[in-house]
Amino acid sequence: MGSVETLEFQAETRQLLRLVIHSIYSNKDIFLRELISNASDALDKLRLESLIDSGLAGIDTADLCILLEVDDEARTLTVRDNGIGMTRDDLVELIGTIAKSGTAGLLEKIKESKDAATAESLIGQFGVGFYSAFMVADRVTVRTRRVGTEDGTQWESDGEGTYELQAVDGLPVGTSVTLHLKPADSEDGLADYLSPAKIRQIVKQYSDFIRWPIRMASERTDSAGAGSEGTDAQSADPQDAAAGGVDTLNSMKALWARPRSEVTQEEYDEFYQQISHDWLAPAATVHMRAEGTFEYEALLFIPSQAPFDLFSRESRRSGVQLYVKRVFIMDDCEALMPDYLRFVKGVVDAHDLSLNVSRELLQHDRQIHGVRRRLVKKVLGALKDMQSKDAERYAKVWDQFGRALKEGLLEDTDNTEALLELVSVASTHDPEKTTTLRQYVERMKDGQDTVYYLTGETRAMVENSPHMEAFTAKGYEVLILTDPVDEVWVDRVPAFDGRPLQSIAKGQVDLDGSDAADEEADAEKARREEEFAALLSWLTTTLSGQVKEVRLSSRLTTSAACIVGDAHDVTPTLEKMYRAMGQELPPVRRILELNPAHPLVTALRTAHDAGADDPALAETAELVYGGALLAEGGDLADPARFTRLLTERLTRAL
Ligand SMILES: Nc1ncnc2c1ncn2[C@@H]1O[C@H](COP(=O)(O)OP(=O)(O)OP(=O)(O)O)[C@@H](O)[C@H]1O
Repeated sequence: MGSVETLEFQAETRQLLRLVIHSIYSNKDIFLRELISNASDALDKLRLESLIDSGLAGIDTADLCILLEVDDEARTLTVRDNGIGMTRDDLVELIGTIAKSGTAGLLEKIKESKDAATAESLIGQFGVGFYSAFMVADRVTVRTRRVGTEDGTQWESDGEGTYELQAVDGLPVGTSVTLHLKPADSEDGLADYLSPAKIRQIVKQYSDFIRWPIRMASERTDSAGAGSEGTDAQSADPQDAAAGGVDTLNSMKALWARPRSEVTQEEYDEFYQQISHDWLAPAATVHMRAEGTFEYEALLFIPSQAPFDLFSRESRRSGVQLYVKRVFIMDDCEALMPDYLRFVKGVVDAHDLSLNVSRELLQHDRQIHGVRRRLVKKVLGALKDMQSKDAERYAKVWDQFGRALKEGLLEDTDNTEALLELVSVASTHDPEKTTTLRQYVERMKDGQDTVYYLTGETRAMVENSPHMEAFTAKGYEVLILTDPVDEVWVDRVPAFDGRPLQSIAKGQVDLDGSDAADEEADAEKARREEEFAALLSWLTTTLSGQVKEVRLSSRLTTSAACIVGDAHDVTPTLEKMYRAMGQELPPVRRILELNPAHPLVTALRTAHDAGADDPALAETAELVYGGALLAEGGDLADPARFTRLLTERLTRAL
């Protein structure tokens, strides 16, 4: 053995370890699932290397397996694999540090969480992986040798601040993780992890579908003695009988390859939990088999809860694994799922691909494009299905993944219609419940052919916006869009089911229609236009620095004025977003609309008729414009000046 080197855990790792050791996590059993899953990944990697890398072609992969060893006297449980192994540097990099982005923020949230359940669900999202060993062990020893190297390394730690590294000779290729178990403590959820019965139960529950045999020395002492659960009928390893008392604990069935009718929902859920490390059941399952020229099976899941880093730029990863004829090829296969569906987890097993296939090749493969198109349709179909059959569940899923799906409206024009059917938004129809566009259309008034919406920062701001007045007065429903991404997709999507989408803060609105019965109204309108023409043209000139036009409004009932955009103008929220992102935009000059029935507006006209050169009149114009800007949540260019003008007016009026 070489000399001992002591290293410190990275600060974030230390924090995570402290949380894992000293808190809360009630389901301690999952440590074994995590270690077995790491071992299984290591076996996958070795097999793949042996198949594609001639340098390792001689490696014997005939008996890749995971071995669980119990030592009652030493009170240790060891998870051993003969997989790819790690070098010393791998150990430092992979076990000593956490590379996930957003870790610091999440740790902060966990620390601040008020109750154990919240903290637990946050940790659950995080996936504690290897560190979960410290939930059940007060010391962990890893011994490992990377395939193709001669040097073995031992890593040891009590999970506190540091770990020790030491070179070790004569290790076999692969990794063993030895847990020096804490005493069993049922109050703390610590079972007796030396008990073969307990180990079998955990493996069956969490790791049954692992594709490699998970073996344990049989505890059969005589033909019918204690531990006869060792005769588990599920045992699938033919070597069992001959191996002199070694049992295979898992069934190793590739779930996706079995016919749907033979798989229970429970099996699907467990499989999902294994591949995702989630502890909740998935919200939906898609299992399909494609036959014909390009055969594949796919088993996909829509989770119930979004991962904490769903919107983190750095950790955008697809959740789909690619297999070729049962051989694991890669995680995060982005060629199989578009970015906006990155939350979908699962497995695609393609029969006719080369094991050597690279990400590059996949990105350009025509057949893979076809698979992806089909999978997207299936996933969107599953969501639609959930929406119609289980609205409550769908609402939760939309709450978690709606924002990601809305990204699809920008990225995936092939599926615009399907995505629009899924959109759920707030509306003036119901203060609590959201609506779909389909439901909106079904409620549209006779003669209404447009879907009206208004974007803004909050529901209250949108509801109280002056633009809403005529719509409220006339009983038209308006969609309330407050998610920043809404600003973007509504611009890209011209219509839903043939009905144009229109912002009530843009362009002209004509809620009165133009039927013959309204001829009178039209005449009235023309008369007003005439009456106000001089005022409007004077205002347009006076406010030309701020607006491009001043006109009469048909959308106001109680406010004096509001600001609207032209049909293709950038909205103020979007303008703010662009500027916040550092993008230069030419100043957007919008349109000031006046309510001709409002006393302020009529008084303004009278004053203007009496003499347009009174400087006080220009100040009034400025105040009217500023007030309209504030009402829609906009920012004044010169708030101090606005306040001064207003104060002067108030003082004079008192
Ligand atoms: N038995 C093992 N053999 C080889 N490498 C391993 C083994 N266990 C862990 N590793 C390496 O250490 C890394 C970190 O493991 P850890 O369990 O903390 O996270 P993970 O498996 O990457 O993530 P997660 O558990 O969330 O899926 C692994 O990605 C792997 O590269």
